[in-house]
Amino acid sequence: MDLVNHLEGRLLFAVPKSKFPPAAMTHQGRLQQATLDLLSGSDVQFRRETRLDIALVKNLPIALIFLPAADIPTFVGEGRVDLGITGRDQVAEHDATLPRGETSGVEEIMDLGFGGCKLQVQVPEKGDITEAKQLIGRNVVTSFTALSEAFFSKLEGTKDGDKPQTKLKYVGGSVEAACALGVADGIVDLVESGETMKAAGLKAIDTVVESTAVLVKSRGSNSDLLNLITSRIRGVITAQRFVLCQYNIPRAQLETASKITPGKRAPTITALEEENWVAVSSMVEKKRIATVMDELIKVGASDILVLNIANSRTD
Ligand SMILES: Nc1ncnc2c1ncn2[C@@H]1O[C@H](COP(=O)(O)OP(=O)(O)OP(=O)(O)O)[C@@H](O)[C@H]1O
Ligand SMILES: O=P(O)(O)OC[C@H]1O[C@H](OP(=O)(O)OP(=O)(O)O)[C@H](O)[C@@H]1O
Ligand SMILES: [Mg+2]
Repeated sequence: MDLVNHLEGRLLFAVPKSKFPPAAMTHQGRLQQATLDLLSGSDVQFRRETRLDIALVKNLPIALIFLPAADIPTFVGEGRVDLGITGRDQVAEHDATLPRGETSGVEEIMDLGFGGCKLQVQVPEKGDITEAKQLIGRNVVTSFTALSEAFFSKLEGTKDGDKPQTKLKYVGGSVEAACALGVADGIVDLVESGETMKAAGLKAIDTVVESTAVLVKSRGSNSDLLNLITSRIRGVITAQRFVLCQYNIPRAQLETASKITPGKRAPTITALEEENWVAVSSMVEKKRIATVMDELIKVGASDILVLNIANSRTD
């Protein structure tokens, strides 16, 4: 089947594609895997034929286009695809390449919470460089040349539009090898756990940007289907971020407890058979739940239950 001829009338959605085959994925393809989980939670059903970068969605007029994360802002920005998922760092890099005054064609719809990392300036651990300033005029290797250029221009105080003295060279991957190979005095590369940096004998001395994965749309793209898919994705992301916290509390303590669990809009309060007691149910951010439970106990709550949310629609 010639898939390209079946794209007509479909919403085009760019999904990050891993350089590695699924069998080789350990921590590789993290953006692709998290995106596929998100699509499955949003009931976007498709089958991707091996080696094909286009997949037609069976139950919605959508086509998924698998593209490298770094290329997605270009396709979205030029309006070739309507929606996309990529790193905020990639969007920032794309925007930094635009001529001054030109508005980006890429519009962020929402933060997706996964793919967290920092783009950092790194130098050999054992060397004498401890500040980014010491790299001025020297060789720096990166996959993010536009963001690095902006970073060093600012550091050097160069006039608007002028190139920095720092010599920036582009490489597409394995950036961390550049110092050991003598190609660079420093690099600008992504750090998450810091393992790659440590293994390469490097240390971070500054941060260019922090990033997480984002859902983006082409400026001007708008349709009921785009809003529907956005709302489904938001529901899944909210469900992943929150848990439902239920507890019983004496009515006299309700006001204090409600401050601890204000919920997304407001907590749900139900009367209990036992006089002067109420049951409260409220959404709480997962990362805060342990502290919230500690505080609830302190103000007299009992029977605290925490439930996972399979899906949600709160907007
Ligand atoms: N180690 C990491 N931890 C978290 N997020 C990362 C990490 N490396 C990259 N990212 C995020 O993923 C985006 C894409 O990175 P990259 O192009 O390396 O794809 P990937 O998801 O790592 O897939 P692969 O390397 O398998 O092709 C980056 O721009 C960044 O936003
Ligand atoms: O701090 P860490 O947890 O070690 O993660 C950082 C590493 O992850 C990314 O590379 P990736 O493994 O995706 O390989 P790639 O450069 O081939 O994309 C990134 O470019 C760093 O090298
Ligand atoms: Mg990678």
